[in-house]
Amino acid sequence: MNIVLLGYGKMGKAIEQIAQERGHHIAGRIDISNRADLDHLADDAVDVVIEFSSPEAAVDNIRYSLERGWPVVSGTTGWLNHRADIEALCHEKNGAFFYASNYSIGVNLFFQLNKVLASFMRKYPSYRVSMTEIHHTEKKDAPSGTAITLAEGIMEHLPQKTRWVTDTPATDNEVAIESLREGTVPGTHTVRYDSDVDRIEITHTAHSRQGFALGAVIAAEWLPGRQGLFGMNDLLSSNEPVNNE
Ligand SMILES: NC(=O)C1=CN([C@@H]2O[C@H](COP(=O)(O)OP(=O)(O)OC[C@H]3O[C@@H](n4cnc5c(N)ncnc54)[C@H](O)[C@@H]3O)[C@@H](O)[C@H]2O)C=CC1
Ligand SMILES: O=C(O)C1=N[C@H](C(=O)O)C[C@H](O)C1
Repeated sequence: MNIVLLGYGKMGKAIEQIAQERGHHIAGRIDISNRADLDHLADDAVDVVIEFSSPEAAVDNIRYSLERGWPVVSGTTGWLNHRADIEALCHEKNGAFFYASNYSIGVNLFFQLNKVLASFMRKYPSYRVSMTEIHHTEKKDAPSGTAITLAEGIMEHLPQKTRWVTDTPATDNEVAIESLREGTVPGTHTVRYDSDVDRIEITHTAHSRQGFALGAVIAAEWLPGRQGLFGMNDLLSSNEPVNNE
């Protein structure tokens, strides 16, 4: 496949390595410095765009790609207040748009575990739920997209929780998210339930960016030929075999 990397920072480079190992051709490495080069790529020279840029750049990047008729896999976080506009454009253009706040297979298993745990805890309101996410100091957005997805999973199963907040103490209706920025941490997410006598805690720790990058390349292999809006649940529940080695 011919892949354009839209955003060529830490994730763009990790994705490039895995995509090449899996036999794909990188048709463009686009960063803030050479963004105009996109205009010189022929429409049919691109099978899929993988977009990992910044919260400020993502909407324009995705819009541009959909307008060119290119399927887009995006992992950029911190722009989802514009998600409805992008989804409407995707439908208008009969395009293909794949989004995940986290492409790691392990995190997507963790999302399921988080929902199961929340459904168990529904009967035990004396447990107070909270979350901590830890990332490297270069991360621009807080809380992480993954933490927001976890909070949404909790709210789906604990009806008394109606919103997530970043200030503490949280009220009985809120899920508190604490964001810490430390060194080069690739991404650690902990969900905990505290009572006066004990604590139940689940944690996902990424050891590197490899899991995120592999998941994004798998999504990029899956998307071309499809039309509409997709996420990791569509990919993981698809009947087609997934080569995640
Ligand atoms: N969904 C997932 O699994 C993951 C998502 N992310 C998200 O991906 C995004 C990127 O993360 P990193 O690569 O670590 O950041 P980074 O800061 O290392 O790289 C971002 C790159 O985007 C470029 N960029 C900025 N404006 C641009 C524009 N207008 N057009 C093209 N490129 C532009 C920057 O020059 C930079 O090189 C962040 O939002 C992060 O939260 C990161 C890891 C996993
Ligand atoms: O910025 C990062 O690095 C990461 N961002 C994503 C997020 O905001 O959830 C995914 C991963 O945790 C790494």
